[in-house]
Amino acid sequence: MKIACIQLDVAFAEPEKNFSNVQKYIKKVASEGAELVVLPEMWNTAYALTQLEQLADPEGQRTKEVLSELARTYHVHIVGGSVSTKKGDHFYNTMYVFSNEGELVAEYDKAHLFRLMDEHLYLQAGNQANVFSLGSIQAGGVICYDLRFPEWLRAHALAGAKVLFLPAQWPETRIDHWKILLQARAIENQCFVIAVNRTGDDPNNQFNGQSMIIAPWGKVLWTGAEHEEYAVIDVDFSEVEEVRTRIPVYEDRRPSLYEPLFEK
Ligand SMILES: O=C(O)CCC(=O)C(=O)O
Repeated sequence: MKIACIQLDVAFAEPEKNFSNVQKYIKKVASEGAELVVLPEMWNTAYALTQLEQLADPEGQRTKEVLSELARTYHVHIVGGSVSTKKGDHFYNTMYVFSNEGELVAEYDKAHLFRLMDEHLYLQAGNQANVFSLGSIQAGGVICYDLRFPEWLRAHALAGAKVLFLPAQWPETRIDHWKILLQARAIENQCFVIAVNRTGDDPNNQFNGQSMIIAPWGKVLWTGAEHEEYAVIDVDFSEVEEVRTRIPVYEDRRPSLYEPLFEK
C-alpha cells in the first residue's frame, strides 16, 4: 500500500491556512498514487492552547466534513493526525480516521496529556483505545506523548493492530527520544510504526520533523527531512506475519506473570 506522510509546518493559531495546506497536500499526494494519508498532531491550531475557546473545532464538525470529502474525492484513506476540538464543555486533542469512501472509522482523544506543554491545564484526556480497520489492514492510532507508554501501544497491538499510526508535535530538543522509542515500539510489537511529526516552530518550541516509517523488524523505511515535505512510500503489510512467525513473541508472552504487577 502506498502511504503518504505529510510533514506540515503547522501555522500557529491559523486554522484557515492549515486547512488549505492540508487540502493542497492531500490532492497532491493522491495524484502521486497515495492510498493512505497520515497527518501530524494538532494541525488545525497548533498548541494555541490559550485560544482554544475561539479556535478549537466545535464537535470536530469542520474537520470531519473536510476530511470525509477529501477521502471520498481522492479515494484515499485518511489518518487525520489530530486536531483541537471542543466537545460539550471540554477541549480535546482528537484523531479522526476516514476510509477511502469518506466514512468515519475511528475517533480517538489523546489519552496521555503532556504536562511539559501544559496540555493537562487545557485539555481533557480520552479514555478509549483506538483500533480500527482500513480495507484489509488492522491498525491502531495514538498521539505523540502516548508513545512514552509502551503498555498503551502494546495494548493496541494485542487488540489486533498490525500498524500503529502516531501523529506528533515532538520538539527538536528530544528528537533522539522520538527516533529510539519509535523503533523500539515497532520491534517489540512486531508491527509497522508510521509516525508523522510537524516542522517549523511555535512560541515555545522548534520542531524538526523526522517523521518515520518503520517496519516490524525495526528497519527504518523512511525518515522525513527537517523542513515541511511529504513522501509517498510503498509498504508491504505482510511483513508483520513473517516477523511474528520468525520470533513468536506473542505466543511466548506470559501475561500471568506481569498483569498482577500492573494492578498495584
Ligand atoms: O514526550 C515528548 O517528549 C513530547 C511529547 C509531546 O510533545 C506531545 O505529546 O505533544
